[in-house]
Amino acid sequence: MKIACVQMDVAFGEPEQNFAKAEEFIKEAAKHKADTIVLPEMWNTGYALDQLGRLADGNGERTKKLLRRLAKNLKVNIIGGSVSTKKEAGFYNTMFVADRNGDIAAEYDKAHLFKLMDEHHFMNAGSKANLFKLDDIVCGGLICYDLRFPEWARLHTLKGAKIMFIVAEWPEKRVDHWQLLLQARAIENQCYVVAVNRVGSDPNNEFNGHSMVIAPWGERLLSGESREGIFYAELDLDEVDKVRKTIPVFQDRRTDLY
Ligand SMILES: O=C(O)CCC(=O)C(=O)O
Repeated sequence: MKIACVQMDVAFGEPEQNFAKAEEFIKEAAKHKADTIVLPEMWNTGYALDQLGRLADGNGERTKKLLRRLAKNLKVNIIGGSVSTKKEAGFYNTMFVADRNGDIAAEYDKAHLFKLMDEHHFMNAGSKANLFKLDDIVCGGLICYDLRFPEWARLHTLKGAKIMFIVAEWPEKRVDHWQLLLQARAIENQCYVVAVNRVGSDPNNEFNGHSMVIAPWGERLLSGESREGIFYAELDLDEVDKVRKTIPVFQDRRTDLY
């Protein structure tokens, strides 16, 4: 599976600009024959939390329409990063996934809200896991701060996920945590980790990308750059089974102890 990580800058509180840019990036990645294209967190509005009443996508309709159209026309899978949505109970940080048929394969509301960025004052937390299939491969999807909760990733790999997609607006000042935690999640879960972070800045933070793709044995297949652009990596899904056979962590878990 060829992955395209769309490491985009997000215009703060400017959904029109961001929708147009995301569409261009998706089209460009499709031209490069990507199978699965991944956007960052909250790419429609950024963390313009006090403007969500005006800016958040009503039930995600605009986002779903865009992702479905592009996925179907270009025959690609799209992990739609996440967008701010307005649903009946309030605002959410929501990931939509569209598959090559143009169907919505997943809708996930971020489960762990990030207090350091006041997210909990404005958003509601989701309470469902995020498992979906792309090209017959079981995948999981997490959003930013979710990465700090190993049990949450583990729950997804215990249910069969071989690729964990993690989308973020992870600030530059903690990018060392980002890199280490991503590598740990890949090694401990013996799965691919595909992680996309934004670049640029908002009124409170600088973001320097460092999107990463990590193999189940822990090798960094993609790492590092801090410029805006699309970065590609190839996944060989047989690697997941090979690594899980070599060190059978999933069989050796002491479920009688924990
Ligand atoms: O955990 C972190 O350091 C960053 C989390 C974050 O920025 C977010 O969840 O939006």
